Amino acid sequence: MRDTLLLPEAFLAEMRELLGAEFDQYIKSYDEEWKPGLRVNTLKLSPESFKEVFPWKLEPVSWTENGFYYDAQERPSRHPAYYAGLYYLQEPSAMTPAAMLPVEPGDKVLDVCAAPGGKSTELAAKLKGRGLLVSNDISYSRARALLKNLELAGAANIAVVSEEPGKLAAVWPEFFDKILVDAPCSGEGMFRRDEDMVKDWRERGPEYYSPLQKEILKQSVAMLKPGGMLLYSTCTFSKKEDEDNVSFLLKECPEMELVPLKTGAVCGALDGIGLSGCMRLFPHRVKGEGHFLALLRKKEKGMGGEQNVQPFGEPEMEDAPPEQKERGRLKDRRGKSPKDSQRCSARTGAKVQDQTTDEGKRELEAFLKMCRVRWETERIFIHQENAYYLPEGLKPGLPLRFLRTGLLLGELKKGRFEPSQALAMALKAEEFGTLLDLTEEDPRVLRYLKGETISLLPEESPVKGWCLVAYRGFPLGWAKGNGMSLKNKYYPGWRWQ
Ligand SMILES: C[S@@+](CC[C@H](N)C(=O)[O-])C[C@H]1O[C@@H](n2cnc3c(N)ncnc32)[C@H](O)[C@@H]1O
Repeated sequence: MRDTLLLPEAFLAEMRELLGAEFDQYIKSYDEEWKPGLRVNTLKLSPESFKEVFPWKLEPVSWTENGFYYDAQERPSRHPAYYAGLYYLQEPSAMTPAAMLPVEPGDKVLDVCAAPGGKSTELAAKLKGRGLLVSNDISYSRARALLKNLELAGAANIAVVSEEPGKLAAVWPEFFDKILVDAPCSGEGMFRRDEDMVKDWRERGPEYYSPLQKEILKQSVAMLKPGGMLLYSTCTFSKKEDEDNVSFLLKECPEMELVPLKTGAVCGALDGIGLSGCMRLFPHRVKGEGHFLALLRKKEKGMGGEQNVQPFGEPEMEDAPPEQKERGRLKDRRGKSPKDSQRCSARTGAKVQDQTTDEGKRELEAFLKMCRVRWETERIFIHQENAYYLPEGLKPGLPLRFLRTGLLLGELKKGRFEPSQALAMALKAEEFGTLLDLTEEDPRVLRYLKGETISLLPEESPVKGWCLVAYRGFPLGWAKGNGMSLKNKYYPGWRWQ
């Protein structure tokens, strides 16, 4: 009971009112141990293959197919598999929002409050490399962490932005098929795990967050296509931040309707309090922390009246939206047309189209030819010294603070092309001709991750040029061979410490 003594009286009074007879059970949950979770990155491998390769003591999180509780002594963050982007460490209840938003490959998806990327990495996995994921966070420093996590996960069809949602809405009106608003909140659902959240609550509680959340929600609705879906989530219990905001939105935006979430989809979940169809997770009822979720749909234009709103939460309810075909004409940041822009192609067989003789671009073209990937010429975009592979449907030159537009292929520097860390992570081992595949028994795997030069063994073939270094068949990064020695090209900012 030690921790509960720290809880603010106003919070306890509100919880007593919300929970009634269950209040004492909720308080008892503070004495119970919580288990950390990891979510397998299905962009890289299936949960079944993961369990085969890693015989760790894992227990499934019942509400996701790829979430597991693990024993803290396994230390999954200190394992080469983590550096290969095979999983994301995530609190189990926090796995629900991305699981409940019915994203389909090809969708245009926006994660409005995305850093550090717990939900965005799963949304990217659900897109399976198709369509577009725009991940935004108003905090630039947090957006940098978000970018790292998306790149580590091998997500290529992304844009990472740091903007206030109103600015996004001005650029992308009614553009997205699916939107996640995992809003900044007073964090009451995390009190059990993180005492600092209690301190923050005393400074900024539900009264502070509720108007901010309303504003983010309104701007997000403006970016949703008719027929599109928006999932609102918080990790707090306050009705002001949860059901009251959903009710506000339904009133303020009559084009929105609630799609009831099936509480049965999460064992122990409760219905919304005073607004049926939402979902609440409490730590005394589920094996995870506190969370709130509500799924909404924007009615199709001309459908002002009642629609048959089917509950969501069972697989057969997920109806796939039509695939997105739109592809913006390629422009560079100065607004030039594709003809003037610097494009090149690899597998498609075409030549660099802007007649440039620049050596770096020729190297880029040659490098891309070495990748067993069907690159689409019109999606390759060069800005200053960087080459990018743009996601479907993303126009360059938009007036937003981007941290990344698509997959960074690499840098064109002093007439040379250097492939990026992100490209290594986005490739599959079999997509690059020269591979050094290591296992945990090989001391070179840690030496590589620490940035050291790698020597090849006598039984290994010498390497000339670029080589993909992998752990158990999953890329870790690049090295450059000069015979039996490999110069380490692992991104210094990601090194094993
Ligand atoms: C609950 S956290 C998001 C966690 C994230 N979805 C994840 O799963 O890793 C809320 C985030 O909202 C961001 N934020 C706060 N105000 C915002 C605003 N007005 N627009 C966009 N993001 C905002 C914060 O910087 C914070 O990173």
